[in-house]
Amino acid sequence: MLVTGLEILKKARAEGYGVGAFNVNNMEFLQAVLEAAEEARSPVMVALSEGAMKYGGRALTLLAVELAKEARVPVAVHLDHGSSYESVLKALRAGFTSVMIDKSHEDFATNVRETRRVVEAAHAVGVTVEAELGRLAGIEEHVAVDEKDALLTNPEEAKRFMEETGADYLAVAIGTSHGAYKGKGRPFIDHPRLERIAALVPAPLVLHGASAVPPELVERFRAAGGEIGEATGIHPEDIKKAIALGIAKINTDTDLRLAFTALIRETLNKAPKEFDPRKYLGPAREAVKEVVKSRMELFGSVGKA
Ligand SMILES: O=C(COP(=O)(O)O)N(O)CCCOP(=O)(O)O
Ligand SMILES: [Zn+2]
Repeated sequence: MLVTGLEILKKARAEGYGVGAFNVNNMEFLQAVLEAAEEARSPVMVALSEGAMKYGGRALTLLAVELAKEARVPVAVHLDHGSSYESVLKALRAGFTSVMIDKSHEDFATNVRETRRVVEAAHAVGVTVEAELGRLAGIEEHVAVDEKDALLTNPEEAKRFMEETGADYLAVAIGTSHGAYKGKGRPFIDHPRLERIAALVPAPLVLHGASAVPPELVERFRAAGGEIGEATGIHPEDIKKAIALGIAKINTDTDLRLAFTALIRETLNKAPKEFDPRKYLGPAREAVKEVVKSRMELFGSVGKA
């Protein structure tokens, strides 16, 4: 069933588990995410970035909202990294039930003003809002405190930000970053900072840039002919610890992309004569579904629907 992001995330934070927000860019990703959620009896957030909305258009947004309505588990359809008020309005018009306004690159006052404006519009139509404070950036552990403060989310600022904006959940910067390289070795995650934020902010907290980039998946991608430089993700234990400290929404995109692409390469390498898309998109879809299921296991959302 189609529900708001807050309906899913409030329960998750209260009960101490995480819910995956999985980025989808086509029908196969959407099917994989929803099938995994139903088989795992897990709530789920289907996330579309502005790039996904541009790439898939109504074929994707309509499908996401309609399939979410028919799903046998709670599903929120979420705009990921909305960059403007206008972009959020498009997602609201498409029937999304959760929207992110990302003004984390602006100064505090501008972020508050712009986020507040989106909150008023979204709440007027029963949709809940994710905002962001702090800059996503991989941080080496020995980095000076003032440099971390300039980038990572400041706990006291986060409290004020949520009170002044009325946002429903908050994306925090604690050392993660988007993409397949998140820092040397085991990327540093500032759990003490997260603990201080969670003590001041009762709202569900969000972790972007949370893909694990598993070495076995990276190797499979390379073995199938993919080229990727140094690749490191967030350690599963660091995700579990973050969930225990108040993270309720965990974004995963890179792991899904790696799995999908590795399987397409593998299938085409094995069958150079193949030109039926179902023969290579199908196995790729299955690979994404397995990644989604393993992430739900890690987050503790299995059986929580
Ligand atoms: O937090 C994440 C993904 O984190 P990950 O890279 O660790 O999977 N996201 O918000 C995904 C952002 C995807 O944007 P685009 O479609 O423009 O490439
Ligand atoms: Zn993100």
